[in-house]
Amino acid sequence: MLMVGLTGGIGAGKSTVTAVLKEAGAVIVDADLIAREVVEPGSPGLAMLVAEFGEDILGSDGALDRAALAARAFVDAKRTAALNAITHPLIGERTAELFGTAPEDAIVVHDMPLLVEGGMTPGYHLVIVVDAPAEVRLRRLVEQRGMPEDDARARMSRQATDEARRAAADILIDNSGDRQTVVDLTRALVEIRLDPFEHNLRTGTPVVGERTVVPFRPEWAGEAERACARLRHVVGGTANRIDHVGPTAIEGLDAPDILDLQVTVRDADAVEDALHSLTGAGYVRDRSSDRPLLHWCDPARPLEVTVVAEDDPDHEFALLMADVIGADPGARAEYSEILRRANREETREWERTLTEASLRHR
Ligand SMILES: CC(C)(COP(=O)(O)OP(=O)(O)OC[C@H]1O[C@@H](n2cnc3c(N)ncnc32)[C@H](O)[C@@H]1O)[C@@H](O)C(=O)NCCC(=O)NCCS
Ligand SMILES: Nc1ncnc2c1ncn2[C@@H]1O[C@H](COP(=O)(O)OP(=O)(O)OP(=O)(O)O)[C@@H](O)[C@H]1O
Repeated sequence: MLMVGLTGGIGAGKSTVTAVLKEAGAVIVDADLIAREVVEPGSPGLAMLVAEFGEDILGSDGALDRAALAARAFVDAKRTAALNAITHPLIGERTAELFGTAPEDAIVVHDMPLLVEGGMTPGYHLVIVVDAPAEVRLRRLVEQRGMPEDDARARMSRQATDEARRAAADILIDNSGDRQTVVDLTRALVEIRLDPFEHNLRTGTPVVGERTVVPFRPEWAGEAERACARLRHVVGGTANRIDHVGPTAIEGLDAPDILDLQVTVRDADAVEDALHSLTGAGYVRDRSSDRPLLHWCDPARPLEVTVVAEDDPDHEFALLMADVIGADPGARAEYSEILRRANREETREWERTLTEASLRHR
């Protein structure tokens, strides 16, 4: 099952994107819908809300008056936190139930406004953020959805910043243009990334990146950060540290578009534990390598993950390499050259020799 988290600020266009994903066959888990379900008349959720916010949040029919609750809950951060403390655990339980019923070959899209706020992003194989400038969102909410402007602004101020959401995005869908553009973008996304990713994950097919050198990409750091957070989610406390290492970790260096990540664990037993967790989560072991190396299945993001014990010298070399080469212009140029022409084993040998020599000079 491919688990996709879909988020965006209020009014960004999540429902618009979700509708296209649903049409393409994805299973949608809609957080706003679940939020309604858990406070239906007669539910414990509704009783807790009344105890916290008063009888005035009920309509004459005994159901939740949503506008009345919104007017009380979004006035300040403390009131919003009280609303979240009641609703979010109930929403979480129901969400887990729904994920549990999805078929193994499904692409499950969790449409969730507060994904970044809740620190949940590493739990998904991919995070899609639908993005549009705050003023555009505000205009759409007021003009097309008839939402009072004050209410829309109050909710925005209770949500993550645009920068925080963008930093969490593996895929950023720009919805500042017309509707057709976002529909086309979403359809293309299913075809080129979601469908093949789901297939690879289900069939254990690794994505092995091209070793051709490409110009340095500033996005590598953020992509590696998200990949490390995902690995951490899988291996938990088994890892002492997880680092972005290798050529793409060197600022400004042209390199093959493959992120090297190193999971450092205590000892040989922990290496086995980590490998077990990683393969269970869909990382694919590369048996052609002499060390514990795994590949990921995202067609658009080749990763090479090594698992090392902290007393293994390779662990320290990998950590030092970026500093040693990054600080020495001669070594950088030589490294670029090596990456362009040498095979992987030769490159590793060169990295090791250089790092060892630098260590001796300290
Ligand atoms: C306060 C309520 C009753 C207002 O209902 P209303 O029908 O006006 O809005 P609806 O639920 O459709 O939400 C619309 C949008 O408001 C924003 N929003 C809703 N709740 C929150 C919140 N707690 N914090 C920040 N933004 C929120 C989201 O962008 C959401 O997509 C309702 O939003 C609610 O119960 N919120 C608490 C549950 C929650 O956090 N839901 C959001 C995702 S889990
Ligand atoms: N590209 C677009 N051009 C014009 N209007 C749009 C576009 N995308 C979405 N809208 C409209 O803007 C409003 C907000 O979009 P939508 O409901 O998809 O956002 P959302 O992120 O799901 O909102 P919420 O945070 O409330 O769940 C809707 O009325 C929708 O029809």
